[in-house]
Amino acid sequence: MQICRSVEEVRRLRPAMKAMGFVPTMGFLHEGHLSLVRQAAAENDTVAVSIFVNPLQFDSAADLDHYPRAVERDLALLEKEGVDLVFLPTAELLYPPGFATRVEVGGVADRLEGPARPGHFSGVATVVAKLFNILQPQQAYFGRKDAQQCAVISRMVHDLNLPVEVVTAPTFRESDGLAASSRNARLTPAQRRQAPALYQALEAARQAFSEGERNRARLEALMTRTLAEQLGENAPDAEGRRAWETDYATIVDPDTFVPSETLGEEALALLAVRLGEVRLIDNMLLNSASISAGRDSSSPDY
Ligand SMILES: Nc1ncnc2c1ncn2[C@@H]1O[C@H](COP(=O)(O)OP(=O)(O)OP(=O)(O)O)[C@@H](O)[C@H]1O
Ligand SMILES: CC(C)(CO)[C@@H](O)C(=O)[O-]
Ligand code: BAL
Repeated sequence: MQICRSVEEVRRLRPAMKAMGFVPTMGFLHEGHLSLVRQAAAENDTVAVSIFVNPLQFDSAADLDHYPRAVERDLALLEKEGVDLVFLPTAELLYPPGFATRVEVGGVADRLEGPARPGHFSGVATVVAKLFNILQPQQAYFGRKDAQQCAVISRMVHDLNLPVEVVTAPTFRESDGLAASSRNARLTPAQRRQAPALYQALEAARQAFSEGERNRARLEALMTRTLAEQLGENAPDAEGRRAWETDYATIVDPDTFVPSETLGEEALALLAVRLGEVRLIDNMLLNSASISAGRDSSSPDY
């Protein structure tokens, strides 16, 4: 496994590597990331992974500071997966003094996570465009846990004619339904026990949708109610902070991320919930064929 810390090293090695599947990550790898790596390996001659906690996409200094990191452990996991190349840039390498360019995606990036995390999608699009240019993969893999990110990257690739195919992969879930996420490591044991509430709320919406419910307000209310039931008591603490807050619990059109007035045969349920200082997101595709089964990556999630 080649570990590259400079653009020059990648440029030197890349010509000898055949069709490449690329998995961009922020590290602290879990089974969700590894499922993307395995899919990339199955579908390409070579696999590259980047590990970079991208400061440009964090709107909160505390979130950036507390983002979990474990590079040596990550490298051992990737070695075991047979990854060919790992790109490990620093912020100084990708954003040297004088760096002044941003990729701004409109439309889908202006909704939900866009206003909730100002500058986030611009930071994601900018770093992903740079990583694509450096690694020049044929295919790039993104997890549908970050459904809106998948849509933003696909928009950018299409709009800028970038020569890469975006592949989206199902959400890997823990056995209790919680979507694997690096930020889960920051949950207290009590919050970790509560966290499957997101999955249960999505599952409630999927069940109702599969039974014919097409009223958006009722589906959203069902998710909100399920969250409250599962997360329980929400009295403010001495500092006035609540134990949990729902940022959004909504149903949108899966292509545009606009809340659909009338729901057809397919819709996307999305949640963002704060448990203490940790903000979790999750989503589930609702369609008329959806059945209430499966918590693993084989379930028909978005
Ligand atoms: N549970 C999961 N299943 C499938 N893909 C995932 C999962 N979690 C993350 N990914 C994907 O892995 C890639 C890298 O994500 P990232 O390094 O931000 O991890 P993360 O677990 O999403 O961390 P966090 O959400 O805490 O930032 C993204 O494409 C992301 O969608
Ligand atoms: C795609 C990505 C690696 C860009 O920093 C990040 O947003 C992530 O890990 O999902
Ligand atoms: N997994 C999405 C990257 C982020 O939350 O910043």
